[in-house]
Amino acid sequence: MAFVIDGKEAAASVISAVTEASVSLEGKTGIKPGLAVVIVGEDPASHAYVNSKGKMAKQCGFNSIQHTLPEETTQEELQALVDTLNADLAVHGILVQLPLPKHFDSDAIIQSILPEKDVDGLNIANAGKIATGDLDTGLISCTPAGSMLLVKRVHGEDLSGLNAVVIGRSNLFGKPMGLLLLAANATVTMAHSRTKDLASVCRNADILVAAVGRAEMVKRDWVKPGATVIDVGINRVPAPEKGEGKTKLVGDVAFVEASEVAASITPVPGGVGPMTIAMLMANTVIAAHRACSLPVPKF
Ligand SMILES: Nc1nc2c(c(=O)[nH]1)N[C@@H](CN(C=O)c1ccc(C(=O)N[C@@H](CCC(=O)O)C(=O)O)cc1)CN2
Repeated sequence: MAFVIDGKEAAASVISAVTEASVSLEGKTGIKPGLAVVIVGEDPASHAYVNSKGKMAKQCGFNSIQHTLPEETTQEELQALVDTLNADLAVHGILVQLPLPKHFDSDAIIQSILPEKDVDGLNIANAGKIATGDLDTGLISCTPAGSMLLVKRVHGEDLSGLNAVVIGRSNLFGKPMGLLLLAANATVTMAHSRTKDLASVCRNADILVAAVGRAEMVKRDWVKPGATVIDVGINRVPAPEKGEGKTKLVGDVAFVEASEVAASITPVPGGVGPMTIAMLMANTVIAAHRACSLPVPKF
C-alpha cells in the first residue's frame, strides 16, 4: 500500500513558518501583512473557502479584510473596489474568489490586480515569470505551489531523471504545475482531453498529477508501480452508503485502487486542498516583506 502524503500536516508546517515570519515582520516594522479577500454572490462552497482564508489569515497574525458583495454587483463596481485595494498601502495581498458570477469578465478583474499584490499568482506578469523560470521575484499560484511542495517532500528539490505527467492544461493549475516540475528538472508531459491513449501516457509517469475535474477517472492501470500520485481534483459525488441524499468528496484518482500500485499518493480530502490556503498565506507574507524591502522568507 502506498504512503499517504498528509497535506494537512504539510499545510500546518507552512502555516507555522508563515506565522513566525509575520510576527517577526510586525516586530521589525510595526506592519502586519494585510490580506483582502473579495467574494461576490452567494455560492456556499466559495463562502466556506473564503471564511477559512479569513480565519487562517488571522491565525497567521495578518490584518484580514473581507469584502462581501451582492450577486448583482457590476463589473465597474468590482473594478472600483480592486482599484481601491491596489492603492491601499495596508493591503499587501488581494484575492478575488473564483468563480465570479457569470456576468463578470473575470480575467479583466484578475489582470487588474497589481502583480505585487496578486497573491493568487494568476496575473500574466506572475504566470510569465514562472514560464521564464524566474521562481524568486513573482508570486506563484497557490495550488501548483502547494502541490510542488508535496512532490518535493517525497523526491527532494531535484527531479532530474523523473518523468512527470500532468493531466489538465488550465491556466489556473495545469500549465503552472507543468512549468514548476520542469523548473525542478523533471521531464514533463502535459496530457489533456485530446491526448491519445491517456492511460498509457500516465503509466509512464514517475510523478502523476491529476487535475481533470472528473471523479475517480485515474484507475489502477493508469499508475506506474512505485509512482507518486498527486490528486488535485475535488469532486462532490453521491454517497448512498452514508444515507439518502448524502454526498462525499473524491478526487480525480480512484484512491483505493491507485494506492495498491503507487508508492505515495495524496488523499482527497486532506491532500492538495489544505496546501492551497497555506500557500496563499505564504504569498501574502512574502508580498508584505517585499513591500517593506526586507528579504523574503522561503517556504
Ligand atoms: N481566487 C481563487 N479562487 C479559487 C481557488 C483559488 O485558489 N483562488 N481555488 C478553489 C477553491 N479553494 C480556494 O479558494 C479551495 C478549495 C479546496 C480547499 C480544501 O482545502 N479542500 C479540502 C476539502 C474541503 C471540504 O471538505 O469541502 C481538501 O481537499 O482537503 C481549499 C481551498 C476555487 N476557487
